[in-house]
Amino acid sequence: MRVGVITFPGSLDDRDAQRAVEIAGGTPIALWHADHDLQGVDAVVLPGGFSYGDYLRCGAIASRAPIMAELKDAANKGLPVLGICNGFQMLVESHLLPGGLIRNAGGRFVCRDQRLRVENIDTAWTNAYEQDEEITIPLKNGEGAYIADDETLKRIEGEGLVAFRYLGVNPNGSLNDIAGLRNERGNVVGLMPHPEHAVEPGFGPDTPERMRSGIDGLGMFASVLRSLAQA
Ligand SMILES: NC(=O)CC[C@H](N)C(=O)O
Repeated sequence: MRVGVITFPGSLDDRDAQRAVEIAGGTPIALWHADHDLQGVDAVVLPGGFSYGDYLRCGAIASRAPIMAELKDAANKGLPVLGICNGFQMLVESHLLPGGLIRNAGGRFVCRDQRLRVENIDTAWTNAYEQDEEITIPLKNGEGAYIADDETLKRIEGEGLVAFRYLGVNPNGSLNDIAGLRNERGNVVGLMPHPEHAVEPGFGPDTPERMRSGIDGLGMFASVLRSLAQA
């Protein structure tokens, strides 16, 4: 399966996302923001980083990059898309996911190992997890506070669109401890923490109680390969 990873000026985690795809058993394809070509990939990852220097709002300019026109079209037709951190910011700025992301409540960049609960496994990117599974993966961002108006928040909760929720600590003041969302169809998922940094034993955060030290993020990349194989 060919999984595209789009690089923007200022992307940081595109190489790690490609590596995560490879470790999960997929073929990573490097895509470029200024192209109008998704090269026929089976899925796309929007990686973390500081696209366009985080000017205006994180992800705001990237959401208007040339390749995003094709990506929005393809996502609306069912292409699996995962947005990680800056990629999640691009997804909300593109209106592929509802709500918005603003400065962390404390006003500071936060970097920590973060516990999460997988709230919805009915998506292309979470089906390899157990329902309500607890995972620990790195978090590192400055604009991670999830916001939405009351009506949108009610709809998100009512329709089960929360994919991940913060456990233990809410690191940024996100409403309802929301760490990540899915769209109605389940092909588009975005989250602030970074699964691509927790795919190799010994490198991700330690979770010795479950004997899976450091690879809690791998399930997202395994999920998309599994759902593509079943499609
Ligand atoms: N790790 C990231 O992708 C960071 C995203 C964005 N630049 C922020 O600080 O919020």
